[in-house]
Amino acid sequence: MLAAVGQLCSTNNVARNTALCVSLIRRAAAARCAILYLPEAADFIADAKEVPKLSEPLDTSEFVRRVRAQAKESAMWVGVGVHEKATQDKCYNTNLLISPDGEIAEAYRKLHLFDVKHSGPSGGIMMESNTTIPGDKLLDPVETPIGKIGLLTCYDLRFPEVGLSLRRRGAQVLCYPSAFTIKTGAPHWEVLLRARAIENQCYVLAPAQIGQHSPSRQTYGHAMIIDPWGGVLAQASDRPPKFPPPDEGDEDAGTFVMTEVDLDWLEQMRREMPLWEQRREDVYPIL
Ligand SMILES: O=C(O)CNC(=O)[C@H](CS)NC(=O)CCC(=O)C(=O)O
Repeated sequence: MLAAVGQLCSTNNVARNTALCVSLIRRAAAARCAILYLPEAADFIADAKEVPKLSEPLDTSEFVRRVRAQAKESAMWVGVGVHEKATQDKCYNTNLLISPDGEIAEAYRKLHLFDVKHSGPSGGIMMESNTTIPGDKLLDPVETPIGKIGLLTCYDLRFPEVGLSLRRRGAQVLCYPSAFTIKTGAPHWEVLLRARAIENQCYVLAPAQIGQHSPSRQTYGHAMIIDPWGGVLAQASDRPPKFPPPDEGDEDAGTFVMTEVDLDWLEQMRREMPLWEQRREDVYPIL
């Protein structure tokens, strides 16, 4: 079974981002992938003040409708991060897993919001909670042809507890659709992804936003797929597309990378190194 992760540079033009995601789904299906995971905020990346007017509830979002329709037409699983309207001025940061019949199998609302204050010359303030309400639950992993997928998002990657909890609930694959900053991505992105794969003995799908989204927003890219032994099996180009994107002919600006998923190998690895049987519940709490 082939799994793919997407990489693109979403802007505040939702129609453009929709066409890009639909094109990526078609191309991944043509490559015979069983699933394509698209990044966090694939519907748009915009300044905080634009977020309320661009966010939509899942059932009226044209972006979600088109992605679901293409998943169905391509008969492929699709994961994608969107802004789900919650109130007049706030949204949830939602990771959708869509089944090949176009239905939303699961919708996970990001638990940990990216509120940070970096000091120093390349510093800056990011306050996701200005626009976003955190979710309040972890979901059971979803059974798919590439294994049971546990849903998380971006900054959740820094909290090993949620990965461990999903592994305990049966996850064989962890997904982290992301939009990492360049400052944190360079030192932390790959290290954290590989650590989560190794400690949980899971495949890790890490779709990513890349490049210049607006004059004030830039992301790190480096979408990748990690195997349960910690190896980087696939990694997307680190060359960001041009900003601003051209008015036309931009549908192929996104990219994806794919790899084979081998669940027999994963289960063998877990038998040979039975971490979950060796935990010391008598000494520390078990997640
Ligand atoms: O909603 C949007 O506009 C897109 N969402 C994001 O960019 C989110 C919230 S601001 N980014 C992260 O969580 C980065 C985490 C990160 O970079 C780290 O953990 O170091």
